Order: sequence, then structure tokens, then C-alpha cells
Amino acid sequence: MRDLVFITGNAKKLEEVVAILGNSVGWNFTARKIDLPEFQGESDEISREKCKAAAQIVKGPVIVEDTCLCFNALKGLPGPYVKWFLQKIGPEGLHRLLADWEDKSAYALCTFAYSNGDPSRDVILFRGRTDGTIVSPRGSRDFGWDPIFQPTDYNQTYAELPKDVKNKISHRSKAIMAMAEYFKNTTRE
Ligand SMILES: O=P(O)(O)OP(=O)(O)OP(=O)(O)OC[C@H]1O[C@@H](n2cnc3c(O)ncnc32)[C@H](O)[C@@H]1O
Ligand SMILES: [Mg+2]
Repeated sequence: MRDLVFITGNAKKLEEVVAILGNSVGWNFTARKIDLPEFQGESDEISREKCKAAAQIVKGPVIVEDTCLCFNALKGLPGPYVKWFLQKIGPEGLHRLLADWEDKSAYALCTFAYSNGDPSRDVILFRGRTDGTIVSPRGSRDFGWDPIFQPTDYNQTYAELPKDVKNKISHRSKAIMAMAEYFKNTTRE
């Protein structure tokens, strides 16, 4: 088995990745808690840069992920900057950003980025998206914007849904499934 290191500074993210990924990828999966730089730009570019920074630290196969929360009325903002919005105005404040807008629709976008550790090789991206609505906060406050995101076809927010339900339908699980599919079909180098 080859080593694959997941780098994140976010313990809740890691918890979900471990729950979703399990051993399905067939790599020896470990995690390291490192706060990587918060790059700016579009989500693909951010994930790619993040992965290159991680590969420089690990010097071997590595994955990272970046998560955006995009409000359609705000043309995709706050997107990758949701972390700073959460820190400053919390889930309530995020919800109130849409007060003047009829369109409360949003989507969560997760982009995993994989590097085999060789800086001359391209970083590979795997994306997962879940659509939903931004609502007044409901449910547990233990993970980011979960209390304000109600996925389409559900009447509970991510924070109210049982963890295993969120992990079946989430942006993160869709991206991980795409990544697992890639590893299944790719011979290891
Ligand atoms: O070290 P990394 O992996 O970058 O972890 P981070 O916490 O900095 O995460 P991001 O840069 O991807 O920023 C995403 C923000 O959205 C939050 N977040 C990410 N996934 C979430 C999810 O599934 N539900 C709720 N909030 C989430 C997270 O706590 C951050 O505030
Ligand atoms: Mg980050």
C-alpha cells in the first residue's frame, strides 16, 4: 500500500473525510493537521495552489480540499471566502446577507486536489456540488455554515441531519466518490 496524506487544519473536515473515505481508496490514508495558506481566486486555482503547497511539505502523494459556499443571488459569493465571513459575522450574519434577496438558493462546492508528490506533474481535481437553500440557523453549531444550509429535497439543515445522511449527500462525499473512482481505475505509480 502506498501512503496518501490528507492535509487540513480543520478537524471537522477530517472527521467527515475519514467517515466517508474509510478504506475505500485502498491507500494507506493518514492525516496531518497543517494550516495551509488561504489562496485567493477561483476554487480550482485555490485547490491546485493549496495542493502544491502541501506536496512541498509532504514530499509525497498528498490530497487537500477546499470548500466554497456560493449564494446564487450574490453571483457565487462568498464562495471560497466563506471562512472569513463565518469568523466575522457567523451563520446568522451569513443568512442575513440574503435578507434583501428573494433568491435564497445556494450551493456547496468541494474540490479535492491530488498530487503524486512530483512537482512536474499536474495536480488532479475532483469536484462535488450539493444544491440547497440558505435558511435561518437551525441545529448544532459544531461545523461552520452547516446550520444555515438546507439541501434541496430535505427539510432539515446539514446541522440537523444525522451525520451519516449528510455524509451521503454532501458536496464532500460527492467529491470523494469521484476521487475514489479515479484511484480505482488508475494504476499506482
Ligand atoms: O485547512 P483547510 O482544509 O483549508 O480547512 P479550512 O477550515 O481552512 O477550510 P476552507 O479553507 O476550505 O474554508 C471553508 C470554510 O467553510 C467551512 N466548511 C467547510 N466544509 C464545511 C461543511 O461541510 N459544512 C459547514 N462548514 C464547512 C470551514 O469551516 C471553513 O470556515
Ligand atoms: Mg483553508
